[in-house]
Amino acid sequence: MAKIRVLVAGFKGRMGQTTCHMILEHSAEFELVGGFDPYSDPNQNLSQQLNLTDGSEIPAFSKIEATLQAKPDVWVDFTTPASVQSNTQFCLEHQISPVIGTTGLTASEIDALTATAAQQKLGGLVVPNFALSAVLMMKFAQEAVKYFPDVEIIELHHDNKKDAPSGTALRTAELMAAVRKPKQQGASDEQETLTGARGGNYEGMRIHSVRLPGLIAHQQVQFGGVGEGLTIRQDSYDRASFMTGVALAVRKVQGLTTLKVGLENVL
Ligand SMILES: NC(=O)C1=CN([C@@H]2O[C@H](COP(=O)(O)OP(=O)(O)OC[C@H]3O[C@@H](n4cnc5c(N)ncnc54)[C@H](OP(=O)(O)O)[C@@H]3O)[C@@H](O)[C@H]2O)C=CC1
Ligand SMILES: O=C(O)C1=N[C@H](C(=O)O)C[C@H](O)C1
Repeated sequence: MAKIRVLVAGFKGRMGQTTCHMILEHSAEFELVGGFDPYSDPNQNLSQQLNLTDGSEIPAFSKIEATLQAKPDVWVDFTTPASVQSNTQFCLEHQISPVIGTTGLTASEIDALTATAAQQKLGGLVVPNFALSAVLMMKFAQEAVKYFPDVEIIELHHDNKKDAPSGTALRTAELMAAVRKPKQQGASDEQETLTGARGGNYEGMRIHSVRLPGLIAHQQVQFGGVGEGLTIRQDSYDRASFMTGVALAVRKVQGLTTLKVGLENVL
């Protein structure tokens, strides 16, 4: 069977580098055909920039149109919230199946990309979190909120993370809001004496973002009832935790016929 030709956007970043190594480790089924990063060193190919010592000369592209030379089947995106929408649009317009890990796509951007995917008759995946434990945490939280509508999300990440709250926290809130009895939490006359103390407000549920060195990616969904509580906790201790999910998405995305949100669509 032909190998799946994979291009990694954001290849110099934390997730991009981890993904490139994972693709290379799966050489029986995947081929790393290039990397994209507008700020990559124009004098060095991807193999040099990732310090690969296998003698390979995989190209690095700094202009998005140039990536077409690599003829990728699948585009894995770990870039920035500012670039993810246009990168995904580019993939769809050029029949490259997108696997989007980058956070920051708004609901209306996802709707527009879904329409483009339909026009192009191409599927794709937008995955807020590739860790299986995170997928389960979101599923369990959606179940629990039917019985415990009082809930707060505490997400904890490394201190280089650019966006807050995390994409995972927003997706968890969105999934819970779809089944939760509408409710504003806390006392009706509560007042913040320090701005932001009560966190962000997503349809009445509060989201708190912690940023500390030493952390990778963690989330606690904490429910309260009368005289009882339930906490669902998920931890990624290493970026390796995301790679089984990324590999699965790369393997399955070309079989999708529409743009889907969530790894659960290919599990
Ligand atoms: N879905 C999931 O399971 C996960 C998602 N993420 C998400 O992935 C994204 C990346 O995270 P992380 O790797 O930690 O971040 P990094 O900052 O380490 O990496 C992002 C990379 O993208 C590069 N870049 C900037 N602009 C562009 C562009 N226009 N096109 C292509 N590349 C660009 C950056 O280059 P430069 O530094 O030169 O600006 C950088 O090398 C974030 O949105 C994060 O939330 C992270 C972990 C798991
Ligand atoms: O930036 C990160 O690190 C992560 N980003 C994603 C998010 O915002 O949810 C996924 C995971 O939490 C790691």
